[in-house]
Amino acid sequence: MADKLTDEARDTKLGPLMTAGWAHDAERDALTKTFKFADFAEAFAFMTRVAIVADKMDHHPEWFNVYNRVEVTLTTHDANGLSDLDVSLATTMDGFA
Ligand SMILES: C[C@H](O)[C@H](O)[C@H]1CNC2=NC(N)=NC(=O)C2=N1
Repeated sequence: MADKLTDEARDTKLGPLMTAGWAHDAERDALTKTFKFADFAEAFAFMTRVAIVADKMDHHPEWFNVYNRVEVTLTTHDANGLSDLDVSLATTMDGFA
């Protein structure tokens, strides 16, 4: 099971994600970001690519899609907050977007 991020890890790992447009939902201890694409096909292609990686990681996003918009929430349910898996999946998503 993934461990919740320590304060030290948060200091180093969350900063770059905030710069990349992620926000921290303190109530849920989650990362959130809204991705926008040209159209539905591109949004769904992004989700498909992410889904394959997420399933291999056994770490799954909470997300909501309407047309060209994908709203993402990342948190580790087993840890009741953020873990390295969320940082890794967020970075993967940014790479695909
Ligand atoms: C049994 C299975 O490994 C767990 O339920 C996995 C699946 N995907 C998961 N995804 C996320 N985001 N958090 C988890 O704790 C989690 N746990």
